[in-house]
Amino acid sequence: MFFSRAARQLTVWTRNVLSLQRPSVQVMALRGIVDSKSQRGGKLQGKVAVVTASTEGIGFAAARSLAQEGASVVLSSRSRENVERAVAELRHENLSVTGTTCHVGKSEDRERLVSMAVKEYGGIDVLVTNAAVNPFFGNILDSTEEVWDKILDVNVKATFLLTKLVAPHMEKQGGGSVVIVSSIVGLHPLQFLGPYSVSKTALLGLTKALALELAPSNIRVNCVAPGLIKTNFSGILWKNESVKEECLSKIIMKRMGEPKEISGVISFLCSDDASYITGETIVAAGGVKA
Ligand SMILES: NC(=O)c1ccc[n+]([C@@H]2O[C@H](COP(=O)([O-])OP(=O)(O)OC[C@H]3O[C@@H](n4cnc5c(N)ncnc54)[C@H](O)[C@@H]3O)[C@@H](O)[C@H]2O)c1
Repeated sequence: MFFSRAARQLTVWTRNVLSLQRPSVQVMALRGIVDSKSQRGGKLQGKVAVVTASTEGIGFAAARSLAQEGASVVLSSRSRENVERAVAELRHENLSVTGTTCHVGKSEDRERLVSMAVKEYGGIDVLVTNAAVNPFFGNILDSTEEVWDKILDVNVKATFLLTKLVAPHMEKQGGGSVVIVSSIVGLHPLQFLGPYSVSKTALLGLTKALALELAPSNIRVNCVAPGLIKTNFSGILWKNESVKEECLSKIIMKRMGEPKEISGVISFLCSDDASYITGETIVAAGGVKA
């Protein structure tokens, strides 16, 4: 096991040093243009992370945080153009990232994502399942079977199937960490977001069920439940002033969160600082009023 981990780290190191797109960290440090965190080596140095839906919003912030902590990160989203833009932006910050397209509901896409991480970086230590859809806003009794199928397929089933695909790779190298992105509405369903809220509640249960089964393989599974975070996805809740005011009235801190306020929680859960935490959900929602 020691040798396979050492070989993986050597692969990642060699890839970084030989990369023609960016100078090595050592060269950057000599030029004095590497931030102090990179020079120190972060909490995820030598780790390999896969993040779904990571070209914008919380997923992009998570990819950046994990990479800033020293991980090599595989980004993904459904759009090739978005993947290329996000990868270029993070490489410009001298972070170790690559990317591929991945519609999490398609098995061939999930397999491509996992095999890219293994081929490029030699294994997988961290999985962040972040992709989600919400095609419906209205009374739950008006939602159709089609809506439920889509929401459960992408938000819940794909999360499970991707974790199932990644777990053997984590096992092979002695363990890993999975972080599932749920939502505050999984704990407190929001009116007009019924099916989406229920899918996020299912993820709280999935976290516990997976944690139980994967603990013997030294794989921790945790969940983060963000509150109202300023992204395109949540636009329906903050682009209209009166809807925004109504949402803020339920938040103790009286403001929306930023994606990086969630990505910090995600990197913490992935790191050894959280080595005794599994099956838990961390709520990061600015304080929910009773
Ligand atoms: N923004 C918020 O207020 C908030 C609050 C709680 C939870 N969340 C959760 O955070 C996560 C990220 O959302 P965000 O707010 O950063 O918005 P976002 O729009 O950046 O992220 C959602 C992403 O999921 C992607 N996606 C949708 N279907 C997909 C599929 N089949 N395959 C791959 N990608 C797919 C979208 O392209 C989009 O990029 C989601 O799971 C969301 O439910 C967001």
